[in-house]
Amino acid sequence: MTNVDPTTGSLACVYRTEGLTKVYGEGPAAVHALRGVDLALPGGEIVVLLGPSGSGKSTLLNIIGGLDRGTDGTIWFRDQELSAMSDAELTHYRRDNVGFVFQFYNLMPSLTARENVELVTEIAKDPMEPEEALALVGLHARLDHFPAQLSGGEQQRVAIARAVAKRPRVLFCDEPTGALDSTTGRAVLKVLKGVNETLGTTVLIVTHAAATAGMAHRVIHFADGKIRKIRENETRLDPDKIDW
Ligand SMILES: Nc1ncnc2c1ncn2[C@@H]1O[C@H](COP(=O)(O)OP(=O)(O)OP(=O)(O)O)[C@@H](O)[C@H]1O
Repeated sequence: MTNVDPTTGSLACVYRTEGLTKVYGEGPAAVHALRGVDLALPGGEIVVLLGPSGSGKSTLLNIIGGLDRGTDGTIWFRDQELSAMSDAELTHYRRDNVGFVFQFYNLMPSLTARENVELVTEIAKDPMEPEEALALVGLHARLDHFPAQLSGGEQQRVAIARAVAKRPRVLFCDEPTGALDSTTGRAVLKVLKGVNETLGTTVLIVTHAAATAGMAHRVIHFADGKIRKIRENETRLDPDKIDW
């Protein structure tokens, strides 16, 4: 298998997986988290991944994000086969191409917003200035605030600025609004939409907030370690209109 569109011969997908499986543990204690996932994701989209707790969403995100490895199957990122990479190659792939946003912002409490972003820009190849990244998420007036001086939504926006400052091709968001009330959550979703539109970043969101699917280009329904359904939205909702 290669990551080439069979009809056009072009590199159509940002990710392509075939028969991706993940088994945690062994013998009677084995947990089959992914049971053969075949996926082809075009780049530049907002993709929302929905499914019951324990269905394998985070496992899939962690594997295509290069944080973990599958047990079997192949994964392509553009023209690179992730599933064939050494640990060092996988680290480079993560550093150069991927940003992560988690439910609990994981900011350094003793550093300001600007310094939290600098942690990443100091080691990236072609980063934005921290000020530019924080302006992109609407926090140009909070550069020198510490996390404890920011609201939950603002802290999450710092985390997004930190993740996008290295200009990743893909932004992975695992429950990005899980700790936020709906008004604050909508503001964070608006920022993710802005990142997608301004930078062309592919944004993959795993969430229990099913209404988030309204803002996606593509919605993947996951159940029991498998893709059950993929839907493309003909019209997309503005995050302001999303209710949960
Ligand atoms: N490190 C691990 N070791 C053993 N089992 C694991 C591990 N991580 C996840 N699992 C199991 O794999 C299955 C899939 O978990 P995963 O976290 O991917 O699901 P999820 O759909 O993201 O769930 P949630 O919505 O609750 O976050 C679950 O049964 C889980 O208990």
